[in-house]
Amino acid sequence: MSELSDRAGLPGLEIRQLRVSFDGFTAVDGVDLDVRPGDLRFLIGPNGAGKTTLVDAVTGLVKADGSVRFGGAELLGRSVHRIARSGIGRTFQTATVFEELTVLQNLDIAAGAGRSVLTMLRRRTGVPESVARALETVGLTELADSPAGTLAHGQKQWLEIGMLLVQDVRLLLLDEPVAGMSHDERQSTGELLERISEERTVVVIEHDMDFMRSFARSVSVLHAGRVLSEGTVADVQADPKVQEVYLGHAPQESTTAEPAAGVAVQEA
Ligand SMILES: Nc1ncnc2c1ncn2[C@@H]1O[C@H](COP(=O)(O)OP(=O)(O)OP(=O)(O)O)[C@@H](O)[C@H]1O
Repeated sequence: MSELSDRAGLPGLEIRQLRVSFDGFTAVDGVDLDVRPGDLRFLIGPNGAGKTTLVDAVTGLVKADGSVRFGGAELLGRSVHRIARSGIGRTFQTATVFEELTVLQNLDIAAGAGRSVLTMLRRRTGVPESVARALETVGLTELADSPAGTLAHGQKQWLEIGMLLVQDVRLLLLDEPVAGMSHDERQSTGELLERISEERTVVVIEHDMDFMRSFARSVSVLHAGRVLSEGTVADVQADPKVQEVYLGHAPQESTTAEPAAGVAVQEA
């Protein structure tokens, strides 16, 4: 089977008229978003644009109106657990691993999340194949027996991504995965996301514009709860609306297709 037809068989994310309000304040204001299977989509936008709230709505953490479909199935109205069982997983800005357990134990617990207690008790000795594969993918095989608490910051994020992989998550929603990482860790994380997105759909919330430029296959820019711009990195960088939001004013004599200086700014 070709790579393309493989991808065609993967479920995509379809968001329609998504709206989230908190006590009368509309944080997500009628968002339409399509993330095709196998995409590596970056969600960018100034602080308070609604990026995290959008992901909270997709994962069932906040109540929302509209429609969120993944692989054709409607997610809105489902519980957090049912949504997770639909193959959707997320990471948060701070890694949530069990620090006192080893890397392997963390992955094994995550792999067992969908198993019954009896199956867990009957578990064979040795490392399950899905866990071995995840260790390999996230580059932690050598550290399998190290306590997660001893890992470097970047490695904890990779472990967390590995925990989603062993659950066979089909849509990964990652909240600022490279925040606080070194240059080398960012590079490794970008390459990891490229590999993962060959078989899964990946959405990354990010403020790091260099990272976005290096690894995004597509970008959506959110502003004040709405999609301001969408397309390739070059498309959104050349969009005067995006430059205005990041710079606070419209670009002067903006006839160039050069990357917008404003999008090089880390934060609005
Ligand atoms: N539980 C809540 N109650 C009230 N307001 C909220 C709540 N969660 C988020 N908001 C507000 O909704 C808006 C969008 O917040 P959100 O965290 O989604 O933005 P963001 O784009 O992820 O920002 P950042 O890049 O700073 O993380 C903000 O104005 C925020 O204050």
